[in-house]
Amino acid sequence: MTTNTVISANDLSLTFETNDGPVHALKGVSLNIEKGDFVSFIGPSGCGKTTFLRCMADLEHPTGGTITVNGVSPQEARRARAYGYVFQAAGLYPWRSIGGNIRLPLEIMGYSKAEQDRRIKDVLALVDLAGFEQKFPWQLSGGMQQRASIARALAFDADLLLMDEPFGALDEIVRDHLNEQLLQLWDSTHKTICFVTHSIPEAVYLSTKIVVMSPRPGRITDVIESPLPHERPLDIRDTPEFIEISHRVRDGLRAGHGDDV
Ligand SMILES: Nc1ncnc2c1ncn2[C@@H]1O[C@H](COP(=O)(O)OP(=O)(O)OP(=O)(O)O)[C@@H](O)[C@H]1O
Repeated sequence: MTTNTVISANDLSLTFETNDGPVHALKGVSLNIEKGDFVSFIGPSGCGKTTFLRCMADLEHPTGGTITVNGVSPQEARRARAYGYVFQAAGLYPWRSIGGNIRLPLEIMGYSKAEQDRRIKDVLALVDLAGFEQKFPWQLSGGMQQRASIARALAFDADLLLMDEPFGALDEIVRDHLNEQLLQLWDSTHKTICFVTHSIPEAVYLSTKIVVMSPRPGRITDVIESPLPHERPLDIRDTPEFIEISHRVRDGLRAGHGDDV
């Protein structure tokens, strides 16, 4: 662990006690994430991707091992508003405008009206939604709504962005576009991003580090440091390097899946 380490998980485990017996959502997970990393978590349903993200966010409490966020406990990090969280569904309040949705957490946190206005303007520009402040969620496409929810997560300017399958429900063209925009945003803001996905091309396109997970119990089976350059046009996906990393991810997923594939 260095001064640049944002997430440090050490032998992390989380077992849910259910009526059907214990569910080992995470077992023996160790991982360091450094400042400015773009880390994707990929693995079959139930391998603990969301649970791991929720541990970082202090929304779940590990039953074994340790995890720190910016060198402190997840609880302290949450209180210091160390992260923004983007969920699979945009989750915007339909009765509030886009600006009103972004404003809500800022109001709760006690920012002045002028500061709220400034931040709303800034984050809408960052996600390419300048001018949409007065619109209501239903007036926006699915991709635009998801961008608005990213803007909301960016509004308090946390260095860490936790994204749980944010583009999973969108069609491929929209998703490609949002992937490009997200990379630009990451490049211009230097944030650390943890990103859950089921898509191999999405993971390989976006990440500096790809974490492959497997279920029963949820554990890490491979961590791939991407050799791809920082600058990534969409057609990088046709290059031999890209295809080679994709194969390695696929092999990792197969290995973790046993005979299920
Ligand atoms: N609150 C809970 N109580 C009991 N079991 C839970 C709870 N939350 C998650 N689980 C179980 O823990 C395991 C890991 O779930 P998790 O949602 O982290 O997986 P995931 O990899 O994110 O799955 P998906 O890709 O489907 O979102 C699953 O078996 C799930 O059913």
